Amino acid sequence: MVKFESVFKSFGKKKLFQNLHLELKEGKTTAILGPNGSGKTTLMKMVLGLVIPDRGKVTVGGEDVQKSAGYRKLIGYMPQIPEFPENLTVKDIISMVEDVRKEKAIRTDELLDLLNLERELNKKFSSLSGGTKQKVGALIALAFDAPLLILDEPLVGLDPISAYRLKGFILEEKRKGKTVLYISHIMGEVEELADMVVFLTEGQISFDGSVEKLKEETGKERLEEAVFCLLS
Ligand SMILES: Nc1ncnc2c1ncn2[C@@H]1O[C@H](COP(=O)(O)OP(=O)(O)OP(=O)(O)O)[C@@H](O)[C@H]1O
Repeated sequence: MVKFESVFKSFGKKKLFQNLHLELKEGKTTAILGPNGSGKTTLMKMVLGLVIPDRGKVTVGGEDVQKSAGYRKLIGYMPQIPEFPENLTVKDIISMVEDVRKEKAIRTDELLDLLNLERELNKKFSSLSGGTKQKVGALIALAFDAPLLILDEPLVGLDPISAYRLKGFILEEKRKGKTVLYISHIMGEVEELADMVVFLTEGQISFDGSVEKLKEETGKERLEEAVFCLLS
């Protein structure tokens, strides 16, 4: 579904990715793990076409992300910190994204209910709390029923009930066969959600495989301990 072929990316003198090869399997949930600054968000942004590789190719569903924008309709993206025009209401934001995507946000009602957002619909984005802004980010990412979900730390900052409900929603999407790519630093959550793990260390892949394989290779039963082994 998503493929990185011989990807190089530097920021100034910092050579982050050098000859990165990675394939994310369709219908699987892949967690991108790694220390702060290891390149997780940059990896996601390259799939979204928000960061352009210096060399190499990124494809989504076989389409080169640099050659067309059509593939973006396949993606629902939840950033770490959602940014929308501050003076728009939540309702306006949904309409604005519908206009940009040229499609209806068909799961809006379900998500408004799930995330307890109905009362915020007519409030300006600027007036919302940090957690509520994040819920709006989740709604926008999920309401279009896209087959590929890209989620950057989706549960961080949400109250426990909302986090539990959103996690349940993501699990259901996974059961339905969606491809999910997400970043997390919470190992318990990764154990619940992920089939596959990609572990990055300064732009290098130090592990790419199933959660079971990682535990087997490190001889650890808990993912937290297995990841600690990779780091030490
Ligand atoms: N636009 C940019 N300009 C310069 N350097 C950048 C830019 N974006 C990322 N970097 C650098 O690339 C490296 C990887 O950053 P990235 O945000 O991808 O890491 P991350 O693994 O997502 O980190 P975190 O866990 O802290 O969110 C860091 O050293 C960062 O400073």
